[in-house]
Amino acid sequence: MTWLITGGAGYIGAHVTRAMAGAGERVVVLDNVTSGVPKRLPDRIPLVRGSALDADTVARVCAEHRVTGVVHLAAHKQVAESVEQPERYYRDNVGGLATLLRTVAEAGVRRFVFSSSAAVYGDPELRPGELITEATPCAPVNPYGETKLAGEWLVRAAGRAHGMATVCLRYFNVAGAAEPELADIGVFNVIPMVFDRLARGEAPRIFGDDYPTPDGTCVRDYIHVADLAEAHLAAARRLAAPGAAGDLTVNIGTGRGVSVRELVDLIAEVTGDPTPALVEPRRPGDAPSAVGSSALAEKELGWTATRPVREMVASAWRGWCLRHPRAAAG
Ligand SMILES: O=c1ccn([C@@H]2O[C@H](COP(=O)(O)OP(=O)(O)O[C@H]3O[C@H](CO)[C@@H](O)[C@H](O)[C@H]3O)[C@@H](O)[C@H]2O)c(=O)[nH]1
Repeated sequence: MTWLITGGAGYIGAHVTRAMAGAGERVVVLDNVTSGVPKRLPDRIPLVRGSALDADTVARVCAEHRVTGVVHLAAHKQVAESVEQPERYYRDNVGGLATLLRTVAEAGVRRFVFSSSAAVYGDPELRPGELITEATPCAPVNPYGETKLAGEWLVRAAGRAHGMATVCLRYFNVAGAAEPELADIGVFNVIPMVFDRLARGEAPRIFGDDYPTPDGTCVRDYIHVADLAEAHLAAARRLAAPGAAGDLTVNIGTGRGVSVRELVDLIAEVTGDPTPALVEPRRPGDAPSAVGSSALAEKELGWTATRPVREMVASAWRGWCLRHPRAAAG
């Protein structure tokens, strides 16, 4: 197999690319390098600079590299931005995906891994402590989540139409870094947001402590990006197995809930900065709790997350310090 990895120079994409290449898979990366960073990838990995949404580019890469499988990560992924620019999210995350699927099917690709999100579930009604499973109804609460759900439908339908075996991976909250230079450079999620506040000498913020959770703060399922990368490798290997057929949609999480308060305390320990957090009002749109069961991924892919949350925070901090040497010194 040769795997085309779209968005393979991005934060998650570079982890996936390195994990797959490191395990001996043949890969080629297609990335428009707007948020992707080429130097995240070793020189020996072919990187084509271009859009995964452009049919001519995709057809050319598939022919030149004899691509037989696709791991599609290139997408817009910011919830707030999706609320402001829904047309762009639908155009690229759904319309672009349709073009990509048709183009790669015409090129003979019969294996497809799609990067989906726990955002497809929205704010599900769960009993206390109940985990989100793939049987939990999908009801996204923002355009980003909608495009991921529509994307899954499209991937499964295209799979049926073209005899393409597919896997959709629903990521929970991704963080950490396998190497400091691979860390997320965006400040869009809670861990980098807390680092950023501390770096400015400001108190970390906790958005709401009156949720119906054990300590009143929101609970999430934080998954180390290196574990997530291994889930892609497991999905690719399942698809590469002889006779692979049909579609599979699985949660990729840890089954372990961590509250914002616990996370902020852990960050204080890891960074050595004990600045107490400020409790602010709830952030609109936040679900009280989102923790995923990955029992199906374990059963179907033989994959399970292994890295502890402390290692995830510590690795994110090492990446932050690499880019902010004053934080390391402090
Ligand atoms: O300074 C901060 C930043 C965040 N939070 C809270 O931390 C939790 C996690 O927030 P964040 O890191 O922004 O992630 P989510 O809102 O849970 O969404 C992430 O996880 C989803 C999957 O679970 C993905 O779909 C989204 O793209 C991704 O941003 C939430 O309860 C926030 O209210 C704070 O209390 N203080």
